[in-house]
Amino acid sequence: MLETRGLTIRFGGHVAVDHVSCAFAPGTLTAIVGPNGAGKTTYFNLISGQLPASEGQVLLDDMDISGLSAPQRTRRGLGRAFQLTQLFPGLSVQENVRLAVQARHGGGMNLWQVWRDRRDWLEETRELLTTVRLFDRRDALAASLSHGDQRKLEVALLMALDPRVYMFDEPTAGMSLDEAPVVLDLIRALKARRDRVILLVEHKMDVVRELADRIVVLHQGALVADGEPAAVIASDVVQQAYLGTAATQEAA
Ligand SMILES: Nc1ncnc2c1ncn2[C@@H]1O[C@H](COP(=O)(O)OP(=O)(O)OP(=O)(O)O)[C@@H](O)[C@H]1O
Repeated sequence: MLETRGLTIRFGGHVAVDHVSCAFAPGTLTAIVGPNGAGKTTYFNLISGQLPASEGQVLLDDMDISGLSAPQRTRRGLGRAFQLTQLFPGLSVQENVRLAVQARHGGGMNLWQVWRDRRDWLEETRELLTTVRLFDRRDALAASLSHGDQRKLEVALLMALDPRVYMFDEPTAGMSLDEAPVVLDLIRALKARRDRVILLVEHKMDVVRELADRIVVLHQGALVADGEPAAVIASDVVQQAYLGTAATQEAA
C-alpha cells in the first residue's frame, strides 16, 4: 500500500502540490488527471523522491519513506519509468534490460551460480524485449533509439525491475499510433495481475476511461475529486476543472 499524507510542495509562494492525502492499494490502477499545471508530475516527483516535500509524508506499507532518496525509494519497491539519461545510453538495449533484470535478482559472489543465472537473465531479457517489440533493436545503443523506442525501453526496464509500485507519467506521449498500443497492452497485462499499485498520469481521456479503476483529479495542486471513473468524469468538479474555472470549493 502506498499512501501520501498532507503532501505539499511550495516553490516560492506557489503551492504546486497542496496537502494531498491519498492511499493506493495493490491491484488498482489509479489515473491521476487534471489540467496543465495542476501538479500531477510534481506529485509524482514527491512520491518518487525527485523533489523533497515542504510538508507531509509518503508511506509505503505504513513505513514513512519521506526521508529517503529516490534510489533508496526505488530499492524499497517504488518504480518509475526512467529517463534514458539516467541509464546507460552507451550500452546496448539488451545490456540495459539485462542489468535491470540482474539488479532485481541480485548478484552473488558464487561464480558458478552467477554463470547459470546469467542464462536465465538473458532469457528473461529476450522475453521482455520481444514483449515491447525491441528485440530487433537489441544491439543498438540505447542513445540511438527513436523517441518511441526509448519510451518502450523505459517500460521494459521498469518491467524488468518489477517494482511493487509502477508509476507511469504519460507513457505513450510522443509515440506513433502503432507504437502506443504496445505500451498500453503492457499496462493492461500488468493490471490483470492485480498485485501491483499502478499510478498513471495521462491526458488522453480515452486511455484513462479504458484503463483506470479509479480516477484522482488534481486542480491547482489540490485533490478535488477521487472515485470510480464514470462518476468522476461526469462530476461537475471535473467538468469545471477541465474548462479552467475555479472548482476547488466543490471537492468531492
Ligand atoms: N521546479 C519547479 N520550480 C518552480 N515551479 C515548478 C517546478 N516544478 C513545477 N513547478 C510548477 O508547479 C506547477 C505544477 O506543475 P506540474 O508540472 O506538476 O503540472 P502537471 O499537472 O504535471 O502539468 P502538465 O499536465 O502540463 O504536465 C506548475 O505551475 C509548474 O510551473
